[in-house]
Amino acid sequence: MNTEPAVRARDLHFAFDDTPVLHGVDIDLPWGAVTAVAGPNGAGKSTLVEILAGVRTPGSGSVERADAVALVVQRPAAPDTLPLTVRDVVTMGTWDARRTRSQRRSQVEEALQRVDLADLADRPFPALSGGQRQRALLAQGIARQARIFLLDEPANGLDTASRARTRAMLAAEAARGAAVACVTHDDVSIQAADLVVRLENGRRVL
Ligand SMILES: Nc1ncnc2c1ncn2[C@@H]1O[C@H](COP(=O)(O)OP(=O)(O)OP(=O)(O)O)[C@@H](O)[C@H]1O
Repeated sequence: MNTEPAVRARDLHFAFDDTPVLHGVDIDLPWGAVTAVAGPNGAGKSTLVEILAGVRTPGSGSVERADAVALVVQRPAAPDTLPLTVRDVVTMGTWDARRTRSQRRSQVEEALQRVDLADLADRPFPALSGGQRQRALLAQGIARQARIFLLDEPANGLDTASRARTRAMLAAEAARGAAVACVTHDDVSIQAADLVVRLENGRRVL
């Protein structure tokens, strides 16, 4: 087992204009574990995860990532007219030069099965529920062979069953050795996580 963390962030500071949001946050995400990122609204959880994913640059501090990151955002925007199927969205994860067409195809089908969306593969992506979209993006990351999964779960809008499914899938990816972090407001998800990080007012309190 690799004892170096998948993601190591130190002394992260971030502000939106003049509003400070993170004040010196340290975090390690280990391989093979689900880390829940908890805390009240506005604590800075989404901002932290975006910085860990590399889609936001911290004002100061460092982030080291040992592998490719799949970021599953709160509400993937998808115009109703977007002519993309679920399979297309997952296939985008394979758009690098290193794979043959048949490798691509089998990786996409495997990823769809791992998130339990094989039956919906030909549906238009915008027709999916929030939880299904989340799983489609997770499958895109699986197809991309990302080993680090960062999820920003919405505070509301996902039902209990949908949360439970996502939770089971994240646990399965962690059991395969991936590093997983999930922003969550859900007590069941927090209790089910291997590790819990808690932010309050931009500082780690746990
Ligand atoms: N684009 C933005 N411009 C200005 N301020 C922002 C922006 N996005 C977030 N903020 C502010 O930064 C702070 C942290 O926001 P963030 O979304 O990281 O918190 P959070 O813990 O994820 O909250 P929630 O649980 O409600 O999703 C909040 O005070 C928020 O209002």
